[in-house]
Amino acid sequence: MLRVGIISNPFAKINKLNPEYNTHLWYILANKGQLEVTRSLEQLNQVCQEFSERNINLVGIVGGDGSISLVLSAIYKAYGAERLPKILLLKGGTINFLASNLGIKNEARTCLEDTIQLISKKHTMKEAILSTIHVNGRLGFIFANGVAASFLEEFYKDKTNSFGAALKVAGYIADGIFQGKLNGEFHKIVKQQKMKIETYPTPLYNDISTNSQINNKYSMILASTVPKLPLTTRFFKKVVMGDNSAEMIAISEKGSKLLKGAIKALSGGCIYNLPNVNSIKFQKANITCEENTSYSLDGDLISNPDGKISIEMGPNFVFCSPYDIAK
Ligand SMILES: Nc1ncnc2c1ncn2[C@@H]1O[C@H](COP(=O)(O)OP(=O)(O)OP(=O)(O)O)[C@@H](O)[C@H]1O
Repeated sequence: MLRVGIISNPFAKINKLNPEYNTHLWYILANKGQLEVTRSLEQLNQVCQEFSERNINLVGIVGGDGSISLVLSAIYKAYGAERLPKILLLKGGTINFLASNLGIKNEARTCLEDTIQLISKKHTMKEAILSTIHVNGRLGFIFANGVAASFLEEFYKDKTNSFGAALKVAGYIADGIFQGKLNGEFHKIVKQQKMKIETYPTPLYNDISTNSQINNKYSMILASTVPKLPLTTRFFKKVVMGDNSAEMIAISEKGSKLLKGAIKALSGGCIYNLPNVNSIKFQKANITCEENTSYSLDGDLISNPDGKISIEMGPNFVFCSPYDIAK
């Protein structure tokens, strides 16, 4: 039997836009489960502990990608690896790339209504297993540093939505096309830095050209257990969902070549054909950076003063949906 618990992030976009949103969810849920609005990480940990003690086995998360990453980390801490609950995504953030990877289009309210209907009729929900990465102690699905972290630093100065992000990317690209003559933003954001990368079980350096082996300057490292990046179709083409491994894409390309590659990849093309791009499937990685040491996990910008990043495989989670799941 499914015992439903829902955790809502009051700071996620959907709740900020409509302070009554959780009341609507509470009405929809009625006596079919428990809804908790957590206002701090401490409360989030307490609620997950309580859910674990009450054997709640389907946890709904209301929020966006950052909320999902934090809630899954708290669930893992409270439940342990062996008896993790199933997860229901109740979409309510700005970008929602995880929901998009699973093909979930409806926002939280509709999705909860459809879920409750299925549960009431004792119908089964669709399921998909996703592996997580454990980055410096936090669970998530997409890691990015270098140019991506610099871009996010800019984006968070006036965070809007996917459209706002796309406009901003377009602005940087336009400046890049005009070789920095529009506003100089491109070169401020798009630069390389030295990084040391170790991947296990297969070293990244095995399959790259001699030229790249001595070049340990990178524009960006990406790692993911899901195929789609925000604003793209399938970007990580080697990802197999739920296979306990992640794909890393290390990009040493710079300037106009990086720009062309990014435009190609963002419009559905393949980034692997660029000479200074290397990709590998891995289960553990250590990255050391010297300059911009911040990184992004699931769209959250994380400051990391010592520059050391450890990526290990986290647990697999079963995601449920009342809709067909993209695989
Ligand atoms: N379940 C939660 N309970 C309390 N605080 C949370 C929870 N989830 C995230 N937060 C905090 O809420 C703030 C906003 O979260 P975040 O930006 O990650 O939201 P999001 O899910 O990505 O949604 P949006 O895209 O609208 O920002 C952050 O400070 C984060 O630490």
